[in-house]
Amino acid sequence: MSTGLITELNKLNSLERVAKELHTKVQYSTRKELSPYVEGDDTVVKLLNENAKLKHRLAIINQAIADEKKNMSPETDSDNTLLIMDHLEKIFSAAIAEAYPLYSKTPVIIAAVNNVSAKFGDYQCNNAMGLAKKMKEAGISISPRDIATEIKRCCPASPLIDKIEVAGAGFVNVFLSKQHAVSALTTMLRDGISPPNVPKKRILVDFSSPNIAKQMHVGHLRSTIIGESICRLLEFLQHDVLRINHLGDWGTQFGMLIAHLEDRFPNFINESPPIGDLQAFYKESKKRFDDDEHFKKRAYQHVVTLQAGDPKSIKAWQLICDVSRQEFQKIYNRLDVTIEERGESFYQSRMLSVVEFLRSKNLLEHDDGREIMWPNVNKTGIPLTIVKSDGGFTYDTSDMAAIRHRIEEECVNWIIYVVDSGQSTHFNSIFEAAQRCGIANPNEHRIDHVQFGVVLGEDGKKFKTRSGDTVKLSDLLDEGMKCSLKQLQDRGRDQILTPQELSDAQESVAYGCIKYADLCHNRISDYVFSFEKMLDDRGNTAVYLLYTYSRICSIARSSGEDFSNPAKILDAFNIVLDHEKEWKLAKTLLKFFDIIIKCSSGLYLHFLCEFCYEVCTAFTEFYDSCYCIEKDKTGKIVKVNHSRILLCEATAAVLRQCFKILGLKPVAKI
Ligand SMILES: NC(=[NH2+])NCCC[C@H](N)C(=O)O
Repeated sequence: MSTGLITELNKLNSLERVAKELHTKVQYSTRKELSPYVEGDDTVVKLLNENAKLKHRLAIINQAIADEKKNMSPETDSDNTLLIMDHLEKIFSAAIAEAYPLYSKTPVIIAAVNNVSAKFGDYQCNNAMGLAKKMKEAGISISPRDIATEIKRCCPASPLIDKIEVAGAGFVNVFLSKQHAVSALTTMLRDGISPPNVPKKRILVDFSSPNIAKQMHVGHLRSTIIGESICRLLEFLQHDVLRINHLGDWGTQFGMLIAHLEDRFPNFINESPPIGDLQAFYKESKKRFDDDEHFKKRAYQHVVTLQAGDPKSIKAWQLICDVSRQEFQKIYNRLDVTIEERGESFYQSRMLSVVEFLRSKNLLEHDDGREIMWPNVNKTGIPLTIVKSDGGFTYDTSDMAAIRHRIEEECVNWIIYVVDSGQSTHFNSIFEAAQRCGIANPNEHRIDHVQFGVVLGEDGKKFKTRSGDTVKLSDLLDEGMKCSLKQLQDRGRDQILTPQELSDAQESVAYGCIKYADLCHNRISDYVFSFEKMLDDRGNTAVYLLYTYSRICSIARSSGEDFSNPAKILDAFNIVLDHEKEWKLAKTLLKFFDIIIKCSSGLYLHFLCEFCYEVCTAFTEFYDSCYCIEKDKTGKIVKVNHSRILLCEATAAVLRQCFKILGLKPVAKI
């Protein structure tokens, strides 16, 4: 990297720090005074603009650095040998280009061989058949087998590959090199598990996002669990991730809540009102709103006073928000979720300006008193309602303001919305509209709606309590804690573990199984919520994984030697992969890096869950047939197989990294 660029980067980094401080100050002051009313405050607006400019410059420099780095490191960047799939794709792409230059653009097809028999190798390139067909169409007749042989001949040498063989009708089978696997595992044990190298992005993940004064329901739970894991995955890949809670804290429902608060607790300004049960409070005010015309009128007036920044209404609004906020935070603490609140209210001033922006571009049309915007020129789909007939804004308006803020002020190049599939029409329209008006550019910004299906009860119907109410999340988590304790007691663990160990295990199992049950299915499908299934210790469940993990930990512990620093052991012993099951476990572990890339490209976490299960199964097979510690009849240790225990430690390290991403807290004793 040129020194000029580095100096520039340092300068920008310090500017970025100043910008951040200013930004925090701005946020703090706007939160205190409330964002809608900073419009007239020149200093704040200036700071905001200055901040946006700095960030924009920083983003450009970062991109330049990333480009330069890419140019400096050759394709065979040593880090990239961690990505077996990627590496093989490059090898075969080069081979096809050399063997058949006319077909050099053919997409390479590589498949991992799923261990039916070792004789088919570990990976397979399946391009020969397709190429033969294409050539035949062009009048050239070569058999797929001959093509496969030619591809094999042209494969550049690689440290990852032991041998390549042509088999059957024209498959090219790749056998991985043991020597390479040993060195990759050794590095993992010595230096820890480092992430595969990918171009870094600034990413905003919009997740959880419950609504004030309403129950946070299982849909929000899914968004919270999936969103948190996506953040963890992207942070592991060293992206710059903003975790945002797009709280529903603004809108007409506040009118009736404030009017009701005023009636029930006239002294709320001086004396904190006892509205701990916001649900009941919400229901009461809704009933009055529906039954009493006079009350309804007052509620509407309060929407206006709130949006105009009347201090008393703001105070009431804040009191109500605080009650919900505390409830949400309790759930986040229990589930170990980190998220920054930036609710719809944050965008009030930006809604005003996005409306102006769209108007100035002539993109708003009058329709029955409303102002609407078609997401595309052909006017297909459903138009967005940008301004209601009473002049108010909608969910569409706040999302247009939010996407603009994210791209233009936060300078992100990837936005991820973790919201249920039911909102896909809304998001498609927002994404299209953002492109149409020039906010988003598909070449620069990646925008994903990470959708997910609904949670079903064991009866296959929408998840509800017996009485048909929405399930309270805190009750659900309590129930999980109860079930997991019962399971541990049934196994007699309460007799063996210390009270602290038991309570750690209880929490690990309870929250782990709830998260894992959600993450281990393809998120698009609906899933059935069942504690019984989640707590099953056979099959692909958190319980099975956690038990296997603790079994792995116990091996080193019972060897009587200290394996806490594997690097030290590696100075004296090598990893050996002679036994078929040792080799299989090693190859499974090395798939980790490819899996991480696969998960992050489509934002699917079930691949990582399936991988954990595959690791645990491969481990169990290995452990069933390979002694790690040999004892004599009296139980005295006669031999410790250091290589195998190192393999156990590598397995534990890989699982730990996966668990971290999936939000499971492993315990050494369970
Ligand atoms: N930018 C967004 N619209 N994020 C999702 C918000 C979800 C919304 N509060 C709901 O509960 O349905």
